[in-house]
Amino acid sequence: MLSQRASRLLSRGFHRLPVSSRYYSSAAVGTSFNKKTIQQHERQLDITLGNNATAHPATTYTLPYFWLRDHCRCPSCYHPVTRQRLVNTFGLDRDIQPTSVTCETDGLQLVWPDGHTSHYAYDWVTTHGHQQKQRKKWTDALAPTEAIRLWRGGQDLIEGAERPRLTFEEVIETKQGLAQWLHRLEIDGIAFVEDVPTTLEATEQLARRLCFLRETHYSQGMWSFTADLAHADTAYTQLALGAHTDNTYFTEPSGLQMFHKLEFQGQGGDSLFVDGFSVAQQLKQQHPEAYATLTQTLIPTHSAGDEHVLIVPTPRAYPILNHDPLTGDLYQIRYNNDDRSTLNHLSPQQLDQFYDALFAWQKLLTDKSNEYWDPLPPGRVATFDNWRVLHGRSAFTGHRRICGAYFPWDDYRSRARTMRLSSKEKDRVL
Ligand SMILES: C[N+](C)(C)CCCC[C@H](N)C(=O)O
Ligand SMILES: O=C(O)CCC(=O)C(=O)O
Ligand SMILES: [Fe+2]
Repeated sequence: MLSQRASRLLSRGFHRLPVSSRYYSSAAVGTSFNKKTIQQHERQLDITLGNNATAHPATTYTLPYFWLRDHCRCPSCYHPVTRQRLVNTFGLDRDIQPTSVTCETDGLQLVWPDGHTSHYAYDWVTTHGHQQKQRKKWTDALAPTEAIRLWRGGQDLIEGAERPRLTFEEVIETKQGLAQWLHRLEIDGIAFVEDVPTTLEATEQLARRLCFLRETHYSQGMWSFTADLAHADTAYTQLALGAHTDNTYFTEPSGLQMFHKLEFQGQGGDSLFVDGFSVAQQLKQQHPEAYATLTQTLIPTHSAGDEHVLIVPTPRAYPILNHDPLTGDLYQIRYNNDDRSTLNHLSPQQLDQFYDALFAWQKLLTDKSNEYWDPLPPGRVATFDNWRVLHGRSAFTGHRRICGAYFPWDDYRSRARTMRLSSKEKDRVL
């Protein structure tokens, strides 16, 4: 039996697909509406906006007066440079009503009892106004211009017309190169940069072009590792590592991870990548109960190999599949079976349910059709979304050195957004 919450999650959209058109695109800057009607009520007004010429269907937005006053965008209520609220919300009358409401050409104008005048551009109204049928305002407006592309195996990732080769020089020297790289990370969750000089310094230069780095107990900034147990973690051995995400033991796992193989004399040691969102989608379709279980079961994790390290997240445990409570979208996978702590909080029956779900997940995760193996020759740098794409490696012999870095999630996303949103567009999502 599925719990109510689980069935609700299942009946919702799988994640942020599709986002091919931003929901506000129908009301591009300066759109004029030839149909504009207003109905005033006690605590709110209804405004209907439509334009048959541009095929914008007449839509009614409900705008509560207090909310409108609280969201006044004039420079004394909202700092135009810092984009922060200046109006004192708590000094406003909770029962405030406008003394006049007028439809101007470019927006709605309200005059308040104290004479204060507020102007709300129609773009803003259509973007933020309450509709009977609510859209996913927060995430969709911020989403990349193109829907994310789920992939299965390497075939989908091979360079071609859709994914032209990205080089070190292009990414370092040009803004388009950098934008393309960030775009690919947002859309595919993984991107390769070629012709990178095989030094830690050049790799760091490349890394810092993307975003500042995340420090961890492994290093300040860049790390570089071989199979010498310099840190007490299986990454520092020659063992094979199954598909996993890193930092499952952090309250906030790193958003991105970068790998560059600098040295290798030996056999094996290829890199494995799997699109976790694609595998999650397959699991949801094939085993909805398992999907629900992995969404609900809290998994405690730790990093504790090094003498002076005992890291566990706050809260203590998270599900493997994490959904945005506002939208129901899957936004993060936290999965490293090696770093799972003792399961001591589940009843025998819950354990059975969890292990069954885990087996279904692992079966899909290790399905050949979902795996992308890359020898990652020196010069080719892989960067990937550690909240979406799982990585691993085959066992190896000989000497192998990989350098790379972790990056913070919010800051990398911020960088990607500012590369694609103009200042005007930025205002619309706030
Ligand atoms: C990348 N670097 C070699 C520095 C550390 C690897 C850590 C792998 C660890 N078990 C985890 O999931 O985080
Ligand atoms: O050695 C590798 O290729 C990857 C090891 C690993 O999973 C990591 O460093 O996070
Ligand atoms: Fe790892």
